[in-house]
Order: sequence, then C-alpha cells, then structure tokens
Amino acid sequence: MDVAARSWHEFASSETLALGLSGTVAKVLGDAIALRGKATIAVSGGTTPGLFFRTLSREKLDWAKVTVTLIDERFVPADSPRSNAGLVAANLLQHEAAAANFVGLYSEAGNVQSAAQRANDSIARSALPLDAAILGMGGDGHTASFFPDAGNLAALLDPASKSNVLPVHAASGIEPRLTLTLPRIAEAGFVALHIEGVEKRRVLEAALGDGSHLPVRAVFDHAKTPVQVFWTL
Ligand SMILES: O=C(O)[C@H](O)[C@@H](O)[C@H](O)[C@H](O)COP(=O)(O)O
Repeated sequence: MDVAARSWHEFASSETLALGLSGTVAKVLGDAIALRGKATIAVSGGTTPGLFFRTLSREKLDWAKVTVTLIDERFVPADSPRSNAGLVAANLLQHEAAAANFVGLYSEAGNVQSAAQRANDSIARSALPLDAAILGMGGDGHTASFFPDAGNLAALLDPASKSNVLPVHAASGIEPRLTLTLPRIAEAGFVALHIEGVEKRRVLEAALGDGSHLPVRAVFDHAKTPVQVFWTL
C-alpha cells in the first residue's frame, strides 16, 4: 500500500513551531466554523504539546463554536498530574480558548471498559467528524494510545472499525487508556503529527520505511488527507 502523501514542516525552534502550528490550526477551525457553524479538534497529551496549547489558546476565533476533545486519555481523573484533560484545561482552555466546549474521555465509570463505552457515545454525539486531529508520537512509534504492546492493537488500528473510542491495556501505557480509534482520526479534515527532536525524526522515518509496522504508520496509510508533520530539533 502506498504511504499517504505527507507534508513536512520544519521549524528552527519549538517557539516558531508552536506559532506555525497554532496559526494553521486556527485557520482550519475558522474555516470549519464559516462552513458548518462549528468546529471540532482532538488533541494529544504528553510532554510535547504544552507550548503549542498555550500559543493556540491566544488565537482569536469564535471559540464558543469550537469543541475540543482528546485523541486519547489515561484512565485517571482530571485532577491527576497524569491527566490529559488536566493538561488541556491548564494550557489550552485559557485566554481566548477558555470559551471553547470540552468533551473528555475519562469518566468515573467502574472500569476502563465502561468509561470507553460512555466516551464512545459522547464523542459520537458531540465531536465527530473531527475537523482537526493533532497527534504526538512516542519513541516506540506509538501515536494516540496505539501502543505496540496493546493487547487489542488490531482493533485499535482497524480502518473499518465502527467504534469511536476503545479501552487500551498496555504495559507501556502505564495506566489503562482510552483512545480514539484509527478511522476516527484518519477521517479528520486536517491531521497533524507534532514531534520534536532528532530521535523522533529517526523513529518516524523508520515507521514510514518499507515494511514498517510501527503503529504511527497506520495513520499515514489511512489518513484521508496528507498528514502534516510539524518538526523541530
Ligand atoms: O497520552 C499521551 O501520552 C499522548 O496522547 C501520547 O500519544 C503522546 O502523544 C506520545 O506518547 C508522545 O508523548 P510526549 O510528547 O511526552 O513524547
């Protein structure tokens, strides 16, 4: 299968990358609002996106018409230091973007399977189709919570999946996880992969090489639009 076309956007610093990605995302969301009266964006957690979030939070657009959700979440409450919802609340849903609507994936359900079912339904009601999906990538080539050691990786990456959100049990994910499935991400109008550093560039190049089975490759193979890679040293 040919790898989906991709675009490589290289920046001199994290600061200029954050400005470039924020400006691009703000235009994507503004165009969606102009066309449909609303916009949805799913963002990733981790250590990389903080500066991008803080920069995007100051973009001037009709944030009240924007729904922000998550690409994936650790099965922890929002007040946990491991929570992606907490990261987004503290860094993105501030300033101009404080007016946005947020739909998380975690709920107090007794277990991650029940939480995934609840999230599956709430995402269907309020966040699909995504106008923008902003992905990160781990050093093992995972993106979202598509961990190589996930027991249900085939289900997570099934391009024909009807599920929106699935639970994930993977030792490398630390806590149980909740993640959007590959098709819900691949269907987004704009898909960006935000990675920083030489090592992650090497991992991505390996993932895009012939015969690679690193999970991030599935996004490039199935995205309906060229994946926009935003990278800096
Ligand atoms: O919940 C998460 O951790 C993210 O959604 C995950 O997919 C992240 O994007 C990668 O693990 C990269 O994380 P870093 O930015 O910390 O390297």
